[in-house]
Amino acid sequence: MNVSIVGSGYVGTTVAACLADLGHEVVTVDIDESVVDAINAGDPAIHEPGLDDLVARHAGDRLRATTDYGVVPETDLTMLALPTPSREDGSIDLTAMEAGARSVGAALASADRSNSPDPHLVVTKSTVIPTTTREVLGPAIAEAGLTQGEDFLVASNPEFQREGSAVADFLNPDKLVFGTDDDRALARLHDLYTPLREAAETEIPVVETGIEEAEMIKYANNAFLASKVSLINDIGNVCKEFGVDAYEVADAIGLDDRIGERFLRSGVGWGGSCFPKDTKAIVAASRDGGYDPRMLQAAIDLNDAQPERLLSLLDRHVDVSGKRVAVLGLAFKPGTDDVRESRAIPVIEGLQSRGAEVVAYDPVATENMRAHFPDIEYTDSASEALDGAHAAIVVTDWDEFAVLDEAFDAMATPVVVDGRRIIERRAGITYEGLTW
Ligand SMILES: NC(=O)c1ccc[n+]([C@@H]2O[C@H](COP(=O)([O-])OP(=O)(O)OC[C@H]3O[C@@H](n4cnc5c(N)ncnc54)[C@H](O)[C@@H]3O)[C@@H](O)[C@H]2O)c1
Ligand SMILES: O=c1ccn([C@@H]2O[C@H](COP(=O)(O)OP(=O)(O)O[C@H]3O[C@H](CO)[C@@H](O)[C@H](O)[C@H]3O)[C@@H](O)[C@H]2O)c(=O)[nH]1
Repeated sequence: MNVSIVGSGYVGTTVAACLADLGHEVVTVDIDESVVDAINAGDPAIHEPGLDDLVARHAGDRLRATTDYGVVPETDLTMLALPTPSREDGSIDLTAMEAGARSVGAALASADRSNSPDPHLVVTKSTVIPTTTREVLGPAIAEAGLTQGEDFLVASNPEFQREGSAVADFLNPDKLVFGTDDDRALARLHDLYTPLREAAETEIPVVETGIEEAEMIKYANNAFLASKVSLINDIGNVCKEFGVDAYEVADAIGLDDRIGERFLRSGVGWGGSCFPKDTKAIVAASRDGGYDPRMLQAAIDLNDAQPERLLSLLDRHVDVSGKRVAVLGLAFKPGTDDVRESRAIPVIEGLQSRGAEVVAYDPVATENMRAHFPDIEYTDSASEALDGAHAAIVVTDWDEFAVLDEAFDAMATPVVVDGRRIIERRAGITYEGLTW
């Protein structure tokens, strides 16, 4: 199939490269010239395991990038993979989605589609509040003089990939969700994913559902996972009060398959481009409709409080005012250079408000964090950050931190406060785990 993907960020680029690898002809459209140039040069601008290889293999052949929406009508299907950030009040900001939808509509309206047997299909890949696709994006596409249902169709096909394993997740999803009430749209979504389903090692369940249900499934998925982590963090904080190791507790309760062993790693909380904004957006939308989702709000509140709880453990051991404190890990999780809503941000802010001199290290996310904190010191290794520090705070569970050992001996005072249970306790280190 010929596929166009509007928005070439973390999702758009991954989906485009994977679909090209599966044999489709894919073109991505982005307003950012540097993103387009990077893809065409075979070197994507984002750090995602396996993505470089796929883009290098297919760029200039089955994978192209452009700033020109004029390519849209030449394709069988367009995916919108545009950002849906939070507004100040937590609600979803649809500015980019509406702009993209309008541009798609204008491109479709100005093309001669007399030879195209079916209406063009526009698929929402981005995470949007239920009713957005049908009631906001459809009308935005139609503004160019088109009729939804006749000149174009809309559908929802939410994405569940995680950063740090996006390629593997896209190629081996635990489900595909096709939200549409139009048989032509449904058939085209099946065509799009047939190569993926044929290549997969196991049978991939396909959920055929309505557009709004598909939109809501995405929020429910993220809300549930974020709340699961907040709940284990709550339990972990209780464990810490009793001197109980929350990881032993989690391992045991995870054996109950009604609970499940995954997403039970307690610590400094969830960050990233999705959980924080999606939980806030669905809470805001629900309140707008008159229902206050109290469990979700509690999950958010607990997550917001966890970095300060980590710092309060540090306060027990060191007054950091005027002292060098190492922050190990800046990415919101290992395997990515993304620092959006990383827990490192409130941790660094908290250290600065205590008057600490922050020295930070991350294997890949330093440049992205510089935009938030241009004035702190960044080092090229964890050992350099630890050298002479009065305390170390671990924020991201990068594997390389697990093998740090002698580096702690170069600290001025070897106080280690671990937000991710990645450092081994040992003699000679004053160690505090957040929930263990
Ligand atoms: N990041 C993830 O792992 C992930 C996973 C699942 C779902 N999602 C959802 O997917 C959507 C996209 O997320 P992302 O992380 O890929 O975003 P991103 O910010 O990484 O990328 C968005 C891209 O869209 C481009 N863009 C903005 N306005 C444009 C316009 N009018 N026309 C063309 N291009 C435009 C930007 O230049 C950027 O390259 C969001 O709704 C997000 O919630 C993200
Ligand atoms: O047991 C756990 C698991 C995760 N986290 C934290 O939770 C955050 C999110 O992690 P993860 O879900 O692995 O990464 P994301 O890339 O944010 O992926 C989530 O958000 C995406 C965007 O919507 C969805 O597509 C994915 O399915 C969903 O897992 C990170 O800060 C993790 O450190 C924990 O603290 N403990």
